[in-house]
Amino acid sequence: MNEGSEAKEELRRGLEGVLAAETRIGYVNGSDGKLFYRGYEINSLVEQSNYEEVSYLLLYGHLPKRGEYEEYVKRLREEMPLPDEVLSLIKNIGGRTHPMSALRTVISYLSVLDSMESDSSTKNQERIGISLIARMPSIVGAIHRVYSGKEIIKPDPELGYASNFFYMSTGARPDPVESKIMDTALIIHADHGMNASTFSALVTISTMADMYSAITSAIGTLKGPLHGGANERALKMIQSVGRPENAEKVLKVMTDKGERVMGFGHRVYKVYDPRAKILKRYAEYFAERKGNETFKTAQIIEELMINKYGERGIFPNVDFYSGMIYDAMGFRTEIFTPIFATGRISGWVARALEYSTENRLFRPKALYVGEKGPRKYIPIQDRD
Ligand SMILES: CC(=O)SCCNC(=O)CCNC(=O)[C@H](O)C(C)(C)COP(=O)(O)OP(=O)(O)OC[C@H]1O[C@@H](n2cnc3c(N)ncnc32)[C@H](O)[C@@H]1OP(=O)(O)O
Ligand SMILES: O=C([O-])CC(=O)C(=O)O
Repeated sequence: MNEGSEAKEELRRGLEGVLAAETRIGYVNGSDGKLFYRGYEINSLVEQSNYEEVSYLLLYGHLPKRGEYEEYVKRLREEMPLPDEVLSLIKNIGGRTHPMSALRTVISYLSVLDSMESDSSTKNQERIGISLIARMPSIVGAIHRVYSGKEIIKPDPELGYASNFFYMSTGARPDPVESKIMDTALIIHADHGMNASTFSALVTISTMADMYSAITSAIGTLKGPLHGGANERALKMIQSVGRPENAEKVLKVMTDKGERVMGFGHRVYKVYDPRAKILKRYAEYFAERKGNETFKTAQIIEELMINKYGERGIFPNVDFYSGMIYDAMGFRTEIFTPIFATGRISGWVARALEYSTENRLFRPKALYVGEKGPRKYIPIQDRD
């Protein structure tokens, strides 16, 4: 039985394969393992662009001309510093909760400081969206510092978006390679079709709620281990395997128990995730430089998983190698998913704005499989 209708309709668990909106922002080709933003393939953006430009591209549909670029970067730079109330909130939260919960709380709190919060005009939603894009690195950086028992660092106006994020998080200015890797990580996380957190943002914006609420919903959704939360768990899993020669035995125990191996599998990609390919190269770079065994262990896990599940379309996803890179650059494990959110903020905002211009309330139906009724109401004193 369906809500509102008895008609036989197909139930699509997890909305798998359901087309829920039109978009011009990005395209995931799951069978060939390719990802495009506004028609540009991700590899070409990683090689030639930077996060600020990609953010503009996602929002406005074209690569910015010099003047547009400079204006956008100036706006981000001006909005990057955090109000004192926000810094106090981050300090008050301290290390008491997971950084993703802290991030969700801080984004929600920003609305308290904005008297225009509830104006749902496109212009105002865009204003809020850009201010959130600008502030994300400062917020996540500050959360990382406080969570690690360190002083918060203010943004350096001389640094670009990714380098500033690295600096505010780790306390060190990145070398050119670290800066490139940070920028790449943010670019490849910036957008990804109708993923769960983006969908969550769209559901919220479709009610004509404000951009703060949409991004708060998205962050709450990204946190889960089946989505962005897998990056933290993937590295923990690799570390718990330890030496490469342990991998086979540990994986067998996990898969025999039916446990999911974090960082593998994807609803859309049935081949190697193109983002994981890019990240794997950087993980290897750090492994060669720092000489640790984690990368070797990860490679063995990848090999074993592909041998076992490759035919079923299960390959490493973006969350498998990212943690290793963040770890090598000095980020704590608990901040890996907030780093994902720092990249994804541009995609969330762009897609929420796009959806709201041709808005239709999201409201699917559930197939009712409960008691048919009508049941007779029994007063509490007569129930046994
Ligand atoms: C940024 C991102 O969000 S990328 C995804 C990050 N998440 C993870 O890495 C968590 C681990 N991966 C998974 O749980 C899944 O692959 C998902 C949820 C990401 C996508 O999977 P879905 O398309 O929904 O497939 P579903 O969950 O139905 O799994 C299909 C089958 O593959 C198996 N499978 C899928 N992923 C894995 C995995 N990582 N390890 C072991 N088995 C897996 C399932 O057990 C299931 O097997 P069954 O048919 O025998 O029951
Ligand atoms: O597309 C998805 O379902 C998950 C994903 O890879 C992402 O959000 O980056």
